[in-house]
Amino acid sequence: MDQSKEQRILNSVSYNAVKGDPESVLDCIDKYCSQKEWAMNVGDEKGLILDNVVKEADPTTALELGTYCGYSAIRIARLLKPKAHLFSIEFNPEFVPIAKEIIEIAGLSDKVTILEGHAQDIIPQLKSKYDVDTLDFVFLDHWKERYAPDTILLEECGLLRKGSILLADNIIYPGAPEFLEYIRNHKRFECTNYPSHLEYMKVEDAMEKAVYLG
Ligand SMILES: CCCNc1ncnc2c1ncn2[C@@H]1O[C@H](/C=C/CNC(=O)c2cc(-c3ccc(F)cc3)cc(O)c2O)[C@H](C)[C@H]1O
Ligand SMILES: [Mg+2]
Repeated sequence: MDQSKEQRILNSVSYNAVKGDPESVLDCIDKYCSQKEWAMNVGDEKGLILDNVVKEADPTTALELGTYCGYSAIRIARLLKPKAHLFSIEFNPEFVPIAKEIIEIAGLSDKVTILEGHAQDIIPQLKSKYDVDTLDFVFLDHWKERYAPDTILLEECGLLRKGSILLADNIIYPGAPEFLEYIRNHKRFECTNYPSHLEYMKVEDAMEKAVYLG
């Protein structure tokens, strides 16, 4: 059985990246996906926006919806202060071991816990099973039509506090119209749009930041 694209990305990282160096892992993935095979990592351009919002949030507890290969988990975790932690939810069993290995190569396994399953099933367990109080930062990058329902679920589960920062990828392409409609019309969110480009392409895209006002 020939390898998947995600396995080829792991091979490239395993062969080319410097062990324990997150930047070299990110550079390796960006190089591979811009030169060899496109993949839906947030990428280097939108990655800078992600970096800046994570620095602004300076989270103790962060959540990511949609681990995929672990690229954005590495971007986030490399910026976390000591004792801070990132939970990343991924439901495709094929991607979980690949992401774990890539995060291990980056030397960030202690900062990231990948939770395998559907976000809508795991979010309600975060407090009881994973000892989460509230979330300081949430990165949404899973199925786009799940952004809105899972944001509502986060609020309903009491996981958002005054000042919690949400950041959503792909506002323009593939787009998340229901989420945008919901978050911009919901009085308890303060929204900011960050125009950018689709990863590794000249196509317009954008990210949306939403600060929960409590
Ligand atoms: C129902 C379960 C929901 N709950 C879930 N619970 C847990 N994990 C979930 C859930 N739903 C999905 N996931 C996981 O998250 C990941 C999915 C990510 C999805 N991302 C896109 O579709 C996208 C497309 C393009 C794109 C742009 C241009 C193109 F031409 C083509 C594609 C670009 C982008 O930046 C994109 O992020 C991962 C693959 C998938 O297993
Ligand atoms: Mg994305």
